[in-house]
Amino acid sequence: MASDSNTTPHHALTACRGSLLWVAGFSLCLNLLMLTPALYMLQVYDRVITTGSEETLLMLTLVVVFLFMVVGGLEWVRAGILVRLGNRFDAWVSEPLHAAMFRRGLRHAAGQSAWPLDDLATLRQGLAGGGLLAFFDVVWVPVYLGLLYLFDPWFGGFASLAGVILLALVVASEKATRGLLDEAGREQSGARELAAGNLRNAEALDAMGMLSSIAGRWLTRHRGGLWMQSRASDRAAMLSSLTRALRLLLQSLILGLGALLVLEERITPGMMIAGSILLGRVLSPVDQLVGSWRGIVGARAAYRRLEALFREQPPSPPAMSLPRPEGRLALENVTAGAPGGARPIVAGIDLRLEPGEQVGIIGPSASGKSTLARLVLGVWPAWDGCVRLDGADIARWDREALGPHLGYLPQDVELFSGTIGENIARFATVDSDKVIEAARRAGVHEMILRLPDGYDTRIEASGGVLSAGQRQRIGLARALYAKPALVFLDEPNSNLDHRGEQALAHAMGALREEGVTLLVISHRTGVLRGVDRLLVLESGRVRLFGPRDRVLARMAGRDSEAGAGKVARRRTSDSEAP
Ligand SMILES: Nc1ncnc2c1ncn2[C@@H]1O[C@H](COP(=O)(O)OP(=O)(O)OP(=O)(O)O)[C@@H](O)[C@H]1O
Repeated sequence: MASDSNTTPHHALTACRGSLLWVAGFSLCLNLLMLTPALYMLQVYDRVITTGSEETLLMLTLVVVFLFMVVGGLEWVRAGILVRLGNRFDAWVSEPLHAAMFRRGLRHAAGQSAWPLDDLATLRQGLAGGGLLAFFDVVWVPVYLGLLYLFDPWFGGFASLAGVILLALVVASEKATRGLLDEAGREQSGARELAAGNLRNAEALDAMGMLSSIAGRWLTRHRGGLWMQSRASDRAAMLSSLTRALRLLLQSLILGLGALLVLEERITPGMMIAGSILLGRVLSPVDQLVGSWRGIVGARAAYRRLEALFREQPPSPPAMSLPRPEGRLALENVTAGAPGGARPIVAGIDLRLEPGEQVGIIGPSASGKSTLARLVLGVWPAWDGCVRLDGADIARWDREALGPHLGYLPQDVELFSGTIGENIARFATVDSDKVIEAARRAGVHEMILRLPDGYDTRIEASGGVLSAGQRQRIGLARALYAKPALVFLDEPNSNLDHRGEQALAHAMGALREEGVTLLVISHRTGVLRGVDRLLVLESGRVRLFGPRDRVLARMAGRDSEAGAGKVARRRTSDSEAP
């Protein structure tokens, strides 16, 4: 069972058609066997009672007992196939779905939610549940109807009418609940995301006494979703009770109709009883459909959402496999913004870095420094121009193959659930030597050894046992793991103490010796002491770029000019003052 990145739910269903055919086959046998009670009644009333033969009754009863044992066995096997069908479907879809979710998260700031996994669970349950069986059973309704018509056209007509009425109720149920259920689903998943965000920021909320007001926002959405869900459930329950009562009534009425036909000598008493049983078989799939309608509608909506997700986030075309880069970086007149965004964040960026060069990036807040990092690392695509690593367009590299050659320390360091060793090794197979080497280069080895379980200390996604500075230093070790060719550090010293800063300066020195290209964003000048060149960004454009000292001198000159300008303006205004 191999899923590839192109496997959509539709493809997975097609791949599972073998199992679906088996379920259809079992359903065929079961539906044929379900004629047993009707045939038994027919024989008992019309043969046993009229002849008084006890042996016939015994034989018929033994046959019926055997057939019902077969029914039990077939139902059991069919249920097992359905469970495996759900699992098979999941196995096909889960991996490409996880990748599509990821692509969505990268491309849309608002797309970082795990609803597709909920949808996958809904769909899997829909496949393994009774809703699917109802569809297989519905196919057999015409056979039962045909038999009823053979008994007597009045019988067949009555059963057809009953089927149509119940079907109309199913349609009404669908219409009455679909909109509400969709809306309820959206509200509830919104409420879940809100709660997850609140939990992530629990300390800040508690510290600033924001818990009750933020809980109020969550409650409004949660209750809104619940209210819509309840309204949909009320309507569905009303229609489903009506359907059940109607079905029982119709089964009694057909006995009355049968009695009338017996009195008119159009059918035998056996046919009268068998007819009632057959009507039950006609109506039961409809009843089943009503019962599982919510699940069916939910599964269908989940299927459509997942198909849309795969359509919106197609896998990237297979990329070139290139040799290990040396770290030559070129940004050729690059303009870019957030994926899906309307306005560019950086524009006309043009710079070239040789392997081993170190560049410091400075600029006011929101000038586009972190955006530049995302571009250089190929996380966000360039809207215009091109980002090249060793001459190759970074967008064309295979992400999995390129990753080990890049080191990235984001501004908000996220560590993942697992051990410190696993985090440094980027969750690939842990190579202890490489992990320790990366930790040493980041100057964090001693600090890790002092932790309760050293490299095996478990951390949770939020960081758990670690302080912000420790997280940042372990993040640096992760960025340096396995000697990448290009490293981008986004404010690597924002949480560091003096020793941490020293370790960082040491790591930068080691990177220079190894010929690793380094870009480092920082608001603090200490870390920029060792860089070769400085790039000053302002409003998404390069204001200054050149050797560090010259840029610093130009900036100092500008500042003093600006300062002198201010003084001159003040003097002028002073002199203009009355
Ligand atoms: N995911 C995003 N979606 C839309 N806009 C974004 C996104 N990330 C950043 N921006 C916008 O891009 C602009 C530049 O942000 P960026 O994070 O690149 O700035 P920065 O120079 O790194 O700022 P800081 O020094 O405060 O970290 C900001 O106006 C920000 O609102």
